[in-house]
Amino acid sequence: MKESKIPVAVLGATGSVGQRFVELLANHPWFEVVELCASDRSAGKKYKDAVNWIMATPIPPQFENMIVKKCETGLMARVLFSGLDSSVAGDIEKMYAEDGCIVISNARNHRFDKDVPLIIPEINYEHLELIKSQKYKGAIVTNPNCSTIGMALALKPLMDNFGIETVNVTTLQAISGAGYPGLSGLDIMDNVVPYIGGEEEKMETEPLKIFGKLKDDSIEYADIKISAQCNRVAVLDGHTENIQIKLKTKAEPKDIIEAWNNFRSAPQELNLPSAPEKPIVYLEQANYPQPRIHRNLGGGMSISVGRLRECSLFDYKFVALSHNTIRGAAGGTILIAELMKAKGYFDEL
Ligand SMILES: NC(=O)C1=CN([C@@H]2O[C@H](COP(=O)(O)OP(=O)(O)OC[C@H]3O[C@@H](n4cnc5c(N)ncnc54)[C@H](OP(=O)(O)O)[C@@H]3O)[C@@H](O)[C@H]2O)C=CC1
Ligand SMILES: N[C@@H](CC(=O)OP(=O)(O)O)C(=O)O
Repeated sequence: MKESKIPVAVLGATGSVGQRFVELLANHPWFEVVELCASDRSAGKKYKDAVNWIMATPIPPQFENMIVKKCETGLMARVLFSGLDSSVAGDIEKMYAEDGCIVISNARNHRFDKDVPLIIPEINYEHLELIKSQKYKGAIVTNPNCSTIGMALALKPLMDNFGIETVNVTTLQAISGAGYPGLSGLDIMDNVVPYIGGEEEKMETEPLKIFGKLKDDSIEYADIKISAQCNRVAVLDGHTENIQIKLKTKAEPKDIIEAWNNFRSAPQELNLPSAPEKPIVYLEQANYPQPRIHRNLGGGMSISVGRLRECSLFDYKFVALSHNTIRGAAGGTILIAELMKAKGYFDEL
């Protein structure tokens, strides 16, 4: 008999990350969206009337007339994807976890709670065990910051093979990262804004938890020094990152490229529906990667890397690119849910 799909809900379904969830989950083989939730401004309306749809594909027909719900307890779904605004995500996600739901969130609010895992499925899936020490009836699991995800994926194979001492990164981040309506056209057209509130701090601290070791019921943070400078640029989707690294052991460029190209992890081994065949794609052409051309590699779930060269200050420098609302947000979060299902975390729902 065909196994039935797991009913799920999207919190913040009208936002830019929420819309990405709706788009990516529309034909998901394991999950079925049965509820769309947002603020009181949207609740009670048909989804098509509440949302200002900004995806490139039309609203999936099954959601057009679905009535948007308030973020209140009593949902049918027990697995919730959160794209809530961070001004409200903290309390709402906690309310649902206390009510017995498993909340997988894009918002920053709970990322540094001691018992909340901060997961990139290819890097630290074993941290999911932390949820067993949570006091909630359900659980909260978080997805890292979008810029952090691209950088951490690029660093992972280098960390495993050569060790990393220091990282210096300068980002060129897409406008979609600021949500909708986000920045005014007058601010971003013909311009670069050299400040994204809180972003540099997140890039400097989140990787320490992600690359940390699970010890008993907490994470022992990794010992890497990271310095970040973050800029908003006039690109729609796709965060570009210029990264410099100092390694712990010597490596030749070909060893580094081989480590990137050969990198595979649990999502690939488990053949999860959203897992890209290659999480990291190295591009040889000197003027690659570029957001408009490469952000959708692997359905937006692969990161692309290029321009590896020696650095006179560090050991090497290179460029990494990732889709900020797919791998960096909704897609990354869906991959966490797939991994949780495959590893049995949803068995008792
Ligand atoms: N954009 C990106 O690339 C990334 C974003 N994130 C995080 O994901 C989250 C969403 O970001 P984004 O989609 O860009 O933001 P948007 O501003 O586009 O969307 C916010 C969503 O939150 C809902 N909301 C706001 N206030 C309330 C409330 N009081 N009660 C219930 N729902 C509410 C909105 O509903 P309504 O329409 O009804 O107001 C909307 O659905 C944020 O926490 C952000 O930091 C994470 C990684 C990347
Ligand atoms: N700050 C990110 C998006 C974001 O909302 O990040 P976070 O989930 O860490 O708050 C960007 O501007 O591109």
